[in-house]
Amino acid sequence: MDLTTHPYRSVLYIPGSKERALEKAMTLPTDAIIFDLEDAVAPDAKAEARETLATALKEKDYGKRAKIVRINALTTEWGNEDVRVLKDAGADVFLLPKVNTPTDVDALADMLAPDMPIWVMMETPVSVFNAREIAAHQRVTGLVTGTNDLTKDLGCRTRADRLPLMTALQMIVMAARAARGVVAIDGVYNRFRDGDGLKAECEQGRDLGFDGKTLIHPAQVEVTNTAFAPTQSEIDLAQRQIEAYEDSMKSGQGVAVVDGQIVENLHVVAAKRILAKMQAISEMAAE
Ligand SMILES: CC(C)(COP(=O)(O)OP(=O)(O)OC[C@H]1O[C@@H](n2cnc3c(N)ncnc32)[C@H](O)[C@@H]1OP(=O)(O)O)[C@@H](O)C(=O)NCCC(=O)NCCSC(=O)C[C@H](O)C(=O)O
Ligand SMILES: [Mg+2]
Repeated sequence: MDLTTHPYRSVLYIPGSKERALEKAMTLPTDAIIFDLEDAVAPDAKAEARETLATALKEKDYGKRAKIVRINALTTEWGNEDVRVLKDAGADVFLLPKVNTPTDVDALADMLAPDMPIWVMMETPVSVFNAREIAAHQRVTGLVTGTNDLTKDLGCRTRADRLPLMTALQMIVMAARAARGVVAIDGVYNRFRDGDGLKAECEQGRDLGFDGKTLIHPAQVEVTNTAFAPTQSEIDLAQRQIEAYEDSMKSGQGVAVVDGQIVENLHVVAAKRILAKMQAISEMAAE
């Protein structure tokens, strides 16, 4: 699996302890799965969940869905054993929660195979201040926003417009983009039966620049996949911009005009990115 071109519109958490959900995930149109051993699993169930998950990863076929394992923090009594049991079970990525500094990432990197990508939960105020250094860590390929923990630590209110979280959300996207090639995933929407609220929050996250959103329930997948995919009119415009720019270059001009708007090389870069994303989504859908 080429994780660098993989789409990450929908990234569904599944508690590692829930056999039925581990089974159901094989049929859901989600781009990636986070198999969770951390907050979705009660302390008394952690040891069993670890074994259940290891067996599921070895025996079940999750197709093209990226398989991300969220372990417990290495500072907890469970983290080290999570890594020992899961590190060769077939995960594509390890996700480390409660990270504060790049040094926290070093500790996990030392325990994994050198080619195992690491994603990081951005969910403490300290992690947001250190976002740039964390995203620049050579083993980090993804940042996942933990809006629930951030809200708890900030002591802020939960608002539909997410104003209290806006600085953190933007710093996470900026850190991922500054590091180049690092995926940025938005936090979860807790009211999982509220489709309209989810749609609005997906569109906000997309407009901020996130690649996709973390989810907690299968009912959230389709809305999210739609919101984070390019629309047909964006695809059409991208194709026309590329063609117009190529024509203008042939006639010795550095710019073109499409739909009354200027098209320069940088717009062509953005247009090609839209087409590449659509291609990746089509390949994902072709099982
Ligand atoms: C939220 C839930 C507890 C709701 O569960 P339930 O009441 O069982 O839902 P349904 O009866 O509507 O389920 C319908 C079917 O869907 C399956 N299902 C449910 N959830 C999932 C799932 N996440 N993945 C796959 N399949 C799922 C059920 O098994 C039913 O199947 P079937 O029997 O065939 O009909 C529950 O959805 C849930 O536990 N969600 C995950 C919660 C979770 O992972 N939380 C931790 C991550 S959030 C977080 O920590 C973010 C971050 O760290 C932060 O700080 O913000
Ligand atoms: Mg959290």
